[in-house]
Amino acid sequence: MNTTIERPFMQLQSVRGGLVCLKFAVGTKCPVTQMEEQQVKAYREIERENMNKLLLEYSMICEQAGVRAHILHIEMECIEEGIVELISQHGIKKLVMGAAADKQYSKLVSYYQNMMEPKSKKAIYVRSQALMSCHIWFICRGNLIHIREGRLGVSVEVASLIGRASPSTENGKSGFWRSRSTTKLQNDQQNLSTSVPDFHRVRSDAGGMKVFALSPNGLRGVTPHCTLNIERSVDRWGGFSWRSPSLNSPFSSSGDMVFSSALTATPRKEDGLESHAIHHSQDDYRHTSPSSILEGHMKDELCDQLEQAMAAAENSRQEAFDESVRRRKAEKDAIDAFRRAKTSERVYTEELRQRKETEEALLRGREDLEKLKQQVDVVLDELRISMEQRSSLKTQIANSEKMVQELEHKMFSAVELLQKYKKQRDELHAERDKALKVAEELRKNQGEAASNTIAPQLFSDFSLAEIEGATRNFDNSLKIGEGGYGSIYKGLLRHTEVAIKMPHPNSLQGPSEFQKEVNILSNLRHPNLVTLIGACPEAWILVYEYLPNGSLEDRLSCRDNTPPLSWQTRIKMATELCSVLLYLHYCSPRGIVHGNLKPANILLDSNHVCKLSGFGVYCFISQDESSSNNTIPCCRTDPMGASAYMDPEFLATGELTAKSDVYSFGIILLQLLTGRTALGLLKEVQSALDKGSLKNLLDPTAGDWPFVQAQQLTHLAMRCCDKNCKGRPDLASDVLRMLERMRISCGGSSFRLRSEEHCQTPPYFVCPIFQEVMQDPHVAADGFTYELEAVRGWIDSGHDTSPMTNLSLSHCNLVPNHALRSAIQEWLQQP
Ligand SMILES: Nc1ncnc2c1ncn2[C@@H]1O[C@H](COP(=O)(O)OP(=O)(O)OP(=O)(O)O)[C@@H](O)[C@H]1O
Repeated sequence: MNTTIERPFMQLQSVRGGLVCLKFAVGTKCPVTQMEEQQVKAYREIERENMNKLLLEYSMICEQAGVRAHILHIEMECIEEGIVELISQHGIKKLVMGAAADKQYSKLVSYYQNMMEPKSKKAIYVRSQALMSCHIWFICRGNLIHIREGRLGVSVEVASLIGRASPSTENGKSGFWRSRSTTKLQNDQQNLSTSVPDFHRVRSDAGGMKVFALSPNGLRGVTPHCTLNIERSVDRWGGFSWRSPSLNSPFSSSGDMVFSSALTATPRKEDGLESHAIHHSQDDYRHTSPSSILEGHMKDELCDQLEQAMAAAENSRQEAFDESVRRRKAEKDAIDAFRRAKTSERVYTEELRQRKETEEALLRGREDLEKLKQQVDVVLDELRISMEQRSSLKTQIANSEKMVQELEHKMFSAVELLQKYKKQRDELHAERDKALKVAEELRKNQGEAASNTIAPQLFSDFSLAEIEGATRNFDNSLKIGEGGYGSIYKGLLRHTEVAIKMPHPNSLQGPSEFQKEVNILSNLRHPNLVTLIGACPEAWILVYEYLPNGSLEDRLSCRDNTPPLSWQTRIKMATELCSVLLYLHYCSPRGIVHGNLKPANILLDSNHVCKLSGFGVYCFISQDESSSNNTIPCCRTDPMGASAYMDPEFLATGELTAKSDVYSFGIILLQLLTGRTALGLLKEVQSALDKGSLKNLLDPTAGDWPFVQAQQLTHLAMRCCDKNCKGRPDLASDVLRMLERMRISCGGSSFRLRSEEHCQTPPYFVCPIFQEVMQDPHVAADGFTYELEAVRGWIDSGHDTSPMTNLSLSHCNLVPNHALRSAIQEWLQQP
């Protein structure tokens, strides 16, 4: 079964003694591997159906012939084994089967006219293997050629009973074989009819098997010629070739089956079929007895009836066959339709898939197109913007070209003007040179005149005798101070109180310091600069104006039990000191760095106006330096010993700058605020600021410091003491401005008078707050007249009391004192 499709075979079997066995093998073998499983199944189903139909037809034939038949079927690999198995299983006692293929028999019929032995291998096999209880008749083309006796013990030599069938009819039907009993056979009929009933021949083209079905009841008396023809048409289906059964006519040339009475066949011609064997039999009948003839006639009648019944059955079968053919055709059409449907379904599925792919591709294409559209829109926008920019640029270019032309025109005009100006400049240069020459001559003349007239007025040379006389020969009781340069004596020189500075006897610096002091102080005049009245060159003695309040150092330490300086006076002193430093730094033609700023060199007049002295180590600032914020060192000099007032950068580099004075000024400010010595003061203040204990550090002897101002002043001082000179504030823009504001707020004035002027001023011209001549006098609620700026600052700083009476002011209105103002103006205009 693995390699071939087994052809079905059929059996008609009667039970209980007599047996009719019809075996049928169909078709050719075909490898299963060449067929699909579905095809195999379909083939089998169709084959089984056909087999059942055929068996049913046989059964009907048997039925009509009065033979009771039962259908059994078996499927096995080998036909002959199947037959033997059936014989064994069902105890078949009688069997008719083919002995050789029709083809073989046809070819050898001339030689085997009297063939007595089975030629078919299946027949031989069955003969040898079947149970011996089974009696077997072997036939070939309607001829009984051999009998294997069973237990019946009947062995009949059967001659060829019938002759040749007629040739094929025009509708393809083959001739049929009609069995006839020979005379001998006739003689043996009685014996045979009891043991071997009528037989039918069944033939298969492909299988070459012929099996005679034997009626268990015998068919004696039954008209022979009951034929059944099954034609198999070969059709190709699914690579397998087979022939479907057909029931066209009782006889066919191939695959036909003849069901006839074996021993009682009558010599008649039916359906165009004839056989010489029949005539031969008729001849034989002539030699029979009358009773036999009568019996034969009865049988013929029965046969006719049987034939009629068979014809009716044949028609039914024909109709069934036609129906089967139509059904087959319909099935085939259905299968074809199914295949076409399958094919169409596959094509449809494929087309669906392709359509889906196409739609997806189309969708992607649309998306790409959409993106492209967006990109195109973006590009178009950019292009539009670019076009607009291009247009704008074109306009700008046009305007620029126009401007260029105008500028070129202007440039040409300017060039012409420049040439004109150059010419004028050259002319002016020439005139300037002439003027300079004249000025030089005039200067020379003026210098000579000045040396003869002005110098004695500003700077006096004193003889040593005069100096000794003024100091009573340097009387120690007149000595008022001691410095690095020498001793300072108070003296009366030419009816004027003076301070005489006598250098140390062995001082090496004496001559140079003497010359420096003379050079500076003889050419400078400032209210806060000590006045050098004269000098005694022969003894390097310097004569200064006498300042009765000594130095700031003495006053801060309250030397000789002098009263402490008030915080207002200290702010005023800081302002004055800042002012004179600025004066020095911005001196023309070259600025001056004091270089030795300390409280000992700050002298105080009778009104505690600061007078800066001690110019022994000053130096000049170069012009470049003065114009670049005084940060470039003006000179290099060796520091003469470390001092708390000295700029650490100067100590490190030896470069003295204006910022060095700012550092020293910062230390002095801290001393004014705290009243403490300079050494370590910077750290102390910084620590107090960090701790927030500045208040405790302020000098309490100065009075009640306005803490906000004191704090501001402290921070200002700390900035002045920055280690990095670039971090120190500018005196003009930062320090002096703040100090001036503080001075005003605490009752000072920026309008300063020299002390001598102050002394000669009518007291009612002097502002009680500023202690200076008023410029814009105003009357306050207490009835006193003040400088407007001073009293406004007083009130704005939160005071609501009179600066003079300390009583409360009824109001803050200020009334201009026009009469006093006019008087002051008149007084000031006096020569
Ligand atoms: N014109 C003056 N009027 C009153 N006292 C003065 C005068 N000049 C100096 N003195 C007193 O003399 C002291 C020493 O003066 P000064 O510091 O100028 O001397 P010095 O020798 O120049 O010192 P140094 O060179 O260290 O500055 C001063 O502290 C001051 O008390």
